[in-house]
Amino acid sequence: MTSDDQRILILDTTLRDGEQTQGVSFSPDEKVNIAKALLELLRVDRIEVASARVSEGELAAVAQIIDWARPKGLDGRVEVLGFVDGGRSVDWIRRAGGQVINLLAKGSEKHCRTQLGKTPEQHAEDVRADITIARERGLAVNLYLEDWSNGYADNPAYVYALIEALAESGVGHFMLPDTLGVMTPERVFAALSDMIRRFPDCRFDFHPHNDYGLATANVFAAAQAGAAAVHCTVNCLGERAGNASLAEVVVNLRDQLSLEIGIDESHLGRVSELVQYFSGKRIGDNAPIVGDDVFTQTAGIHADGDNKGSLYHTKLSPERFGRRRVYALGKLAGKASLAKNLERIGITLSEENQRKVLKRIVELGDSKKTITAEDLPFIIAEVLESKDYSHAELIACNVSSSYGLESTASIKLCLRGEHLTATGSGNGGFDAFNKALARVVKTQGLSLPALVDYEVRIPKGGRTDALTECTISWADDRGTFKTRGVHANQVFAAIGATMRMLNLVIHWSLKRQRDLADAKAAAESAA
Ligand SMILES: CC(C)C(=O)C(=O)O
Repeated sequence: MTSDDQRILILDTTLRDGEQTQGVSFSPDEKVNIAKALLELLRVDRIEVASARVSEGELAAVAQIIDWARPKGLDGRVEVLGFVDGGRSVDWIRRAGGQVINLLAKGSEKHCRTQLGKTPEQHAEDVRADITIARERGLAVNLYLEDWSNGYADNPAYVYALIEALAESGVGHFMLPDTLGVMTPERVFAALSDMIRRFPDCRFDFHPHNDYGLATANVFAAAQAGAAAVHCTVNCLGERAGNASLAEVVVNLRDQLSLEIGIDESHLGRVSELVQYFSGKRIGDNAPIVGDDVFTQTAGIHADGDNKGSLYHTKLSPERFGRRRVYALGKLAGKASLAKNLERIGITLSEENQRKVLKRIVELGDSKKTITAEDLPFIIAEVLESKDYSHAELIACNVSSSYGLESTASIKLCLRGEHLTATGSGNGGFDAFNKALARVVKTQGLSLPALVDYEVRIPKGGRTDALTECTISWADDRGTFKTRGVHANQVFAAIGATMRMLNLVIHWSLKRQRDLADAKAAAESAA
């Protein structure tokens, strides 16, 4: 027995069911990149990558995935949904080099009679014929029983008879979809336990849908009942309300059921981002595990409890997923939230000054301002009137954005007392500004962090004369951090965020120099 026979497997169907999300269509290259991330980074056991006979582009995508997977011995993990169509799906999958067909049979008598217009016996015969063709052409066959949840509820005898008829053809792997997402965990557990008891030689997968928001809970119940594999998608993509979220499934199987699964959870966030990017579907900030805010404690009382004994920590530590815990700054922040943020950016303040800064944070929060941890030094500087964070000031700039021509920028900066000018050209006004800025800072021996994300928001209501808020994420050897800028003009909002970044970078570099000098002096006096 291999370890894959003993442990529950995960089938990710982002590239098949996920592509049935309204408005989502992956290009062949995007599919290949997602397939690589799923199999290599996350180490998902099986992936379903397409529906057969969809298009030539889809054929090319499957072929490219298989070409990449074969030398690595991963091609047996790449599966394709096929139809009962007299072998045409089988041919299509063989042309792409695929090895596994997930053949779509009808799991409810209603679908069989109403959609196909066949008797159960005729349908079983047709499926058997396609199984034979697939086998002759060297494909491994798994069988989906579409609409199984309703079929089992309405007439379980139909389901049993179909499985018996198909098992006679030597198929032992059935995939049971809750096609319309109507099941509850109790019903999944009871139905799947019954199927497993009745057909002890068969393996059963459970395929959920999230119409009632129960997809993850249903997967949980399927795992408890002894499913051989459970299906899910990255970011809960899928037909209608989607499938079960891969990230949620992983943590529940691992933490709540103590099941052994092979997924490398440290990459869940990265792969979620990749899929957001390629699908164009952003996830909510509060999506469990992968949402932006899910490791952020907002209430001051939570920060206080964590300070006194990690009272608000659970097994879901952000570090498991390559993230870190954040304490939000806003009108609900308390002394402990401020202390946690000060500790993170390495600033010490007297009690009195902490009180003043907190008062200002609450005022800003009250006026609906978003405050990031990286805004904190500027708030401190403003409240305490310190010059600690004003190393660089933009004196003047002229930015031109052009269509069909390169955009240009001329800038004049005061950098630690020195007036400097530079010009730059680039792909858009902000890019041109950055090129000019990079030139100036280079003359001062500084380098700028990489820009990794850029978000622009206007207040709801769609006014074109409204202020724009630009939040930029940067990355350097300290990790990632965000800065914000606000201006009526989007480019100047971005420039505002960039100037904040520059001031922080200079501050950190000066602090590093001071720390090194102090350490050297301490070492010399000890010697
Ligand atoms: C196409 C089938 C397998 C499906 O996704 C479902 O029934 O939910």
